[in-house]
Amino acid sequence: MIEAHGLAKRYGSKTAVDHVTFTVQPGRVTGFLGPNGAGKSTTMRMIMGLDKPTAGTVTVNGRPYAKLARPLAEVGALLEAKAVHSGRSAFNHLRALAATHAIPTQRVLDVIELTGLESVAKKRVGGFSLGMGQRLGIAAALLGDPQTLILDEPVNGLDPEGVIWVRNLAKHLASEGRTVFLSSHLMSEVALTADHVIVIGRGRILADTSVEDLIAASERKHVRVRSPQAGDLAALLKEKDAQVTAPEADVLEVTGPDAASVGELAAAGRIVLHELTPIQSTLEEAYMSLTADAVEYRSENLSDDAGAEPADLAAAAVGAHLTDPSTTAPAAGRPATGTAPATSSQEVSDR
Ligand SMILES: Nc1ncnc2c1ncn2[C@@H]1O[C@H](COP(=O)(O)OP(=O)(O)OP(=O)(O)O)[C@@H](O)[C@H]1O
Repeated sequence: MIEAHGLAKRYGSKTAVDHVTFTVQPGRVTGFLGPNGAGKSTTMRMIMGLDKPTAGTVTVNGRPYAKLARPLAEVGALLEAKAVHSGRSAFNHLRALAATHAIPTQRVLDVIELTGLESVAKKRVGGFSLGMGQRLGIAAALLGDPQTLILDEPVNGLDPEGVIWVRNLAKHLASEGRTVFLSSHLMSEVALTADHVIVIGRGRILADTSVEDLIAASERKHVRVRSPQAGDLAALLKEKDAQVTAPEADVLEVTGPDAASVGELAAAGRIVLHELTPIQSTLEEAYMSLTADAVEYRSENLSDDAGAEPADLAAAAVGAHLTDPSTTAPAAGRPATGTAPATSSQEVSDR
């Protein structure tokens, strides 16, 4: 178990992590989600004793990292791929690490096999691709057979097969009762891998919830109606206890009844409709709306004309509010029809 209490880190005037409190439980995969610069890596480095907190505490199995008797056997981390001696072979790198903890060579061979590195184990690490470097980093994290795994952006640079492999490995390790804490900036990836998610933005926790609850909350949807008699329709709907807002003079957003019921009510009241659209936002949209104010580096929006729909926006056909409305802007909506299927792992790995 990982426990952080009031954990904070400042670099000069920059607050990277702002007094966060959370628990990462064993037996499940916890996703640590946030945009670039949100504070994920800094938090993970503090867990691993690589950065000193400005305030607060963080423990692994009840102790600060520095107090762990056999750290490699208690917590394994992939923090920065390629943070290895580039002249060494993968095998020698792992064997050197193992020697510091009296881990037998057989375990080195086991993790090489587990991470699919057999064919390149004798090659210099300096020539490794990003994906091979990620696999080597995961092999090193697994070396001590630790109860707790911390993986910073583990699917970065992996090909589709590698992405699925990491996903299954994380789930498998959690099913063995281990604590698995895995960061990503992609909601679609976390939704597929994690049971629980902690969302961070500008160093603060924005949500700490199960993926199941997140998806259930996301399934709330509404109906968009355009009518020259919007006022009359709104009155009829309110009589039926529907929640109605009017974002434009002739447009209503209706929560409660489905599109068919709204249409039938309008017909019964002889009300003309110009549009009747069921709206369901995606999980990714809900996440983007949640972190909208917390994005440090923002790129220009591409216009719809360019046909450029971010792949991860189309990932899960669910979405809505995630947490405390005071910290959350309303989730952007989109028509439920024509929602694209789940993001392919190639798209995930390319991002
Ligand atoms: N050593 C450092 N010195 C100064 N600022 C730093 C340092 N490390 C991180 N930061 C800043 O702290 C903030 C949090 O960075 P961090 O790397 O933890 O974010 P992140 O969520 O891991 O982002 P990414 O997904 O881009 O890796 C950023 O604004 C970053 O620029």
